[in-house]
Amino acid sequence: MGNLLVVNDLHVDFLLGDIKVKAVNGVNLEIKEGETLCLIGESGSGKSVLGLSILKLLPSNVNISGSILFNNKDLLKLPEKELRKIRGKEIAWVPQSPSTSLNPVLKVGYQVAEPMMLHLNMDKKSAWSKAVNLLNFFGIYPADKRAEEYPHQFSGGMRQRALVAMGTSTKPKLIIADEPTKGVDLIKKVNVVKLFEQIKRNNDKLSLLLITHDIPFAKKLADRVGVMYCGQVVEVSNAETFFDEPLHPYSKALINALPSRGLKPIKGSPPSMVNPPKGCKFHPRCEFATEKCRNEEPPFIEYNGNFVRCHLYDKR
Ligand SMILES: Nc1ncnc2c1ncn2[C@@H]1O[C@H](COP(=O)(O)OP(=O)(O)OP(=O)(O)O)[C@@H](O)[C@H]1O
Ligand code: NI
Repeated sequence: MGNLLVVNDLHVDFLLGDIKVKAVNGVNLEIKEGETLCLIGESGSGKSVLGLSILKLLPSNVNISGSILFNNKDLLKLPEKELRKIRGKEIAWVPQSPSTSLNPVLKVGYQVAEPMMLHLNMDKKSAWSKAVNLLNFFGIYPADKRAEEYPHQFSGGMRQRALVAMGTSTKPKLIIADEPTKGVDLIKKVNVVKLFEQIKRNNDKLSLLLITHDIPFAKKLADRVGVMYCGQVVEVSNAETFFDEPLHPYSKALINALPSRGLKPIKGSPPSMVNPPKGCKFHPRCEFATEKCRNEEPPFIEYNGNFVRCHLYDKR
């Protein structure tokens, strides 16, 4: 299948007085139609900022450059009016915190119905009945009664499912979910996995970008895995090979830090995004680092159908 989203040399800098935080620092990423791409990496590596850039939901003190092609249209060049037609319709965002993302004073059914009225020109009655169907599809029973309720009457899991119902109501082509398992216990996590499987079953052409710290969760859902380090995507690999044979030394370290792999901590600390290391950003923590890694930024290259930013794989 073709690419739905192509991110090219994306840079996002936060300007804080004289300081420039290079939160996204030269990202290349492609998401194919119908695929689930999980984006993993340590806290502060730029995952959320990358997700938010795709929707241009960033504060005004940022500099963005590069391109983000969605269906061949550069989202960074579209006027706000055009973007608003895409945001919430073709690209849906399922935010990190279900408790603060629903409006406490509006009925849940209305909030699920609203994007359909706004983007699909549906009248109130048909949007409401579609909303009830969606709540039912995502396991909120009895949906007709529950639609009349307010967010505080829902459990955390139900609120998340309501947000997903809302996000999928306009049949988007891409859903971006940020940390969907954050603060969710192990038992309920199974439900979140089921929820995303269900979303895919509802529409197999839909692409998912799941941002997560949670590697076991990524393993359950990913077709491909992207790894972020210090504002860069350092690897994108097929899920079949990634978890057993990750390519990048940082990916290997992440996998070895899993409890099931002996909890070997990654030595050193995450680099500064204000003054990132020269050369490969991972070189100060990498056991394979050479002189070249200390001086030259590695290119993002294809390796056996996967992609990696590491001199070890550069055979030129
Ligand atoms: N509004 C902001 N103003 C200034 N800096 C910001 C802002 N938002 C994010 N940053 C910085 O951008 C960098 C990347 O943050 P981001 O939230 O994308 O990380 P993340 O990988 O999503 O982390 P986590 O896993 O903890 O959610 C961090 O250094 C963060 O401090
Ligand atoms: Ni984040």
